[in-house]
Amino acid sequence: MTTVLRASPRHFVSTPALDRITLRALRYLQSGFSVHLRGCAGVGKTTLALHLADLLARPIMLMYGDDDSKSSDMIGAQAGYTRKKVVDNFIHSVMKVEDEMKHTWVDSRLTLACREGFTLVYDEFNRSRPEVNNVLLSALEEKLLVLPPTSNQTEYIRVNPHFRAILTSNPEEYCGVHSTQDALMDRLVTINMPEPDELTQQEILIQKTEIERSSAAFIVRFVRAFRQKTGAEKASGLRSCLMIAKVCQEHHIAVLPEDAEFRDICSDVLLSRIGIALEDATKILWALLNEQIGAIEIPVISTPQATVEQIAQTVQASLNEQTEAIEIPVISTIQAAVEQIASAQPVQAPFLDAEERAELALQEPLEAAPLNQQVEALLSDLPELEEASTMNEIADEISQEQQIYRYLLRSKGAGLSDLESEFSLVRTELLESIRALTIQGLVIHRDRRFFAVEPALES
Ligand SMILES: Nc1ncnc2c1ncn2[C@@H]1O[C@H](COP(=O)(O)OP(=O)(O)OP(=O)(O)O)[C@@H](O)[C@H]1O
Repeated sequence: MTTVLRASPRHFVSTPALDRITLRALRYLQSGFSVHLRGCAGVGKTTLALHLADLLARPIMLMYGDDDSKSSDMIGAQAGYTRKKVVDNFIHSVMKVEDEMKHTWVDSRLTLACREGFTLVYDEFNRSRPEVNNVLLSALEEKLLVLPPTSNQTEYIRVNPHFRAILTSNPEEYCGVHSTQDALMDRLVTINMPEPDELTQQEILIQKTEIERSSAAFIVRFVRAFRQKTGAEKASGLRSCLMIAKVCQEHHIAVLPEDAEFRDICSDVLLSRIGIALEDATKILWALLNEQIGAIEIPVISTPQATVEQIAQTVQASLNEQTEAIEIPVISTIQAAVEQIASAQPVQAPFLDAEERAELALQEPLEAAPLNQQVEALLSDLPELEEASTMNEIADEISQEQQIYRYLLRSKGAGLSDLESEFSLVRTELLESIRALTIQGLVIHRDRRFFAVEPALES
C-alpha cells in the first residue's frame, strides 16, 4: 500500500535568508520545473523540501534514495495474482470449471504521483544508483512515465500537469552517495543550500527547543567556533546545536562554559563529528570552553570569610583582565555589568527602580561606595525577615537578587538545586541573578556552592 502524506513540517522557521531560497524555489516549481536542493548534511534541505511541497498544496509522496532501490520501487511492479474461478453446473450432468490467474500491478510512489499530480519529495536521491533514477528522465522532460510491458495495463502514463518533484542530495564526496547522471541534472534546477546563517540557526534553536535567546546565541557561536577550528566543514553545525540546546533545556542544564554538565554534553555531541584526531579536537574543545569561562568567569575565592574589600579587589582584577578577552557578544548584559565594575564608575544603587534612582539623583550624586557599604545598605534596605516572615510574604516587596542574597546569608551557603527549589526559578534566571551578585562581590562560588559575603565589621 502506498501512503500519501498531507503533513507539513512542523515549526518551520522562516528567516529572511530562508525566505529568499523558498521564494526562488517556488518560482521554479510554479513555472513547471522540478527543483533540486543540494548541500551538506543538516543544512535543512529535507525540511525546506517538505515546506515547499506543503506550499504547493498538493498531496505529498515521500521517497528516500537507497543503494538497494530498484526501478520497481519507484514505478511499481507485478505484485501477486488475482484468481477467478467460475463453476458452471447449470445442467446437473455437466460441470464446467473456468480458472483464471492474473498478475496484479501495483503502482509505486513515482507512478502514483505522476498519475494523480502529487508532489514527489525524493530525499537524498543520489543514494540510489543512477540507473534506478533513469525513470525520472522521461517523466520530467517528455512528461511520460514508461512502465514495463504487461498484459493488463498501458505502458505509458501521461504525467499529470500538477506533478512536481523536489529532490535533495548531499555532495558527491559523502560516503554512500553516487554521482548523478548529467541528463538528470540538466532537467532540474539546482539550488545550493549554504550553512544556515547565525540568525536562522538561533531562531531554529529557540523555536524548536524553547531555549533562551542568549543561550541559543552562545551555543550557535560556540559550535561554529569549534567547527572552524577543527575544520569540520562537511556537515552543518545546526544538528549539533539543536542537540545541545534540547538536552540543556530539557534537563535544566545551564548553558555556561564552566558548568561541568554543559562541558560533557559539548564533548559528547561535538567530538563525534570531527575530521581530525580525537586528541587534538579534545584539546581545542577544552581550550575554547576555557576561553569562554575567561570571558564571564565567576571568580573562585578561597575562603568565604575573606573581607568584602579583598573580594572586590579580586573580582575587579580578574574582570579588568577579562574585559579585553571577551569576544562573544552573547554575554552582552554580563559584559556590560562587568565593564561597569571594571571601569569603577559610580556604583548604581543595585536594587532601586528607575523612579527611586531618579529621586536619589536629585538629592545627591551617587558615589562609588565601597562594597561593604553596599552590602550594609542592602541589608538595611531589607525588610526584617526574622522569624515570622517567609520568602513568599516578602517576595513582592524585594527583588529577586535581594531575596537570593538574604537566603544565602541565612543558610550559610547553598547549591543551585537548593536555590531552584526555594525560589521556583529556572536555572538560567537564577544564574543571571547569581552572576549579578557575584560581580558585585556579594556572593562567591566554592565547591559548587554559593555563599553570601557578610559585610565586614567596622573596626
Ligand atoms: N527552517 C527550519 N525550520 C525548523 N527546523 C529546521 C529548519 N531547517 C532545519 N531544521 C532542523 O534542522 C535539522 C536538520 O534539518 P534537515 O534534516 O532538513 O537537514 P538536511 O539538510 O536534510 O540533512 P541531511 O542531508 O542529513 O538529510 C532538523 O532537525 C530540522 O528540523
